[in-house]
Amino acid sequence: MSDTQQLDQLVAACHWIGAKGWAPATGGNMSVRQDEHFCLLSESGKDKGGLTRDDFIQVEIASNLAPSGRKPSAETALHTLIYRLFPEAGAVLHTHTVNATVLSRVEEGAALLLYGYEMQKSLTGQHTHEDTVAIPVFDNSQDIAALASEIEDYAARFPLRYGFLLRGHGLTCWGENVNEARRHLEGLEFLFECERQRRLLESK
Ligand SMILES: CSC[C@@H](O)[C@@H](O)C(=O)COP(=O)(O)O
Ligand SMILES: [Zn+2]
Repeated sequence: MSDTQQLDQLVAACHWIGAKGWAPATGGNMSVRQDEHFCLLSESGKDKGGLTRDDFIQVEIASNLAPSGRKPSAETALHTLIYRLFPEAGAVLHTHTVNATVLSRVEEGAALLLYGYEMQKSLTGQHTHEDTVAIPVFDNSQDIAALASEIEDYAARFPLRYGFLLRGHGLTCWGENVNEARRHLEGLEFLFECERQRRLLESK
């Protein structure tokens, strides 16, 4: 698929995310890989539900630098980390949903454990509700370089698949292309909603 087609799919995904209310008030950021060395990342501070092709900025994956001099997302280093860690990753979506924000605060452990849900199979490679999907939760930080380094250390020691949560902040997830990243986002968000409801009901 050409760069333009991938970017058009990403723009459509951004509009879908916006319509779902998953990137309120300029929250969230999105990117697609161009090749081994470069990705296209959303410009910082924009309403992500209304992005057009021109709102994506080329960024060098190794350096986080934008040759154009324009300002990509404040969370650029988290996108480029995923592209460096996973050569097969082709798109990264970061959203600020209520479920991800609340659950990541309520969860006191280092990971949100999802099990017992048929919808786990929306995640590539998951074949049964009887397995456990672990989505790590990292404490939020405004020091994105430090956060990226913490996540890189984690990935060197533990499996990291589908996405991670930042506590009180949101979800970053990925896939081999925009469609897969979108499916992972929708699947995880559904699972987060179920988990939030389950915990609420079981606490009564
Ligand atoms: C509404 S402020 C949210 C930002 O601090 C950040 O978390 C975010 O997701 C968007 O930052 P951006 O620089 O526009 O990509
Ligand atoms: Zn964010």
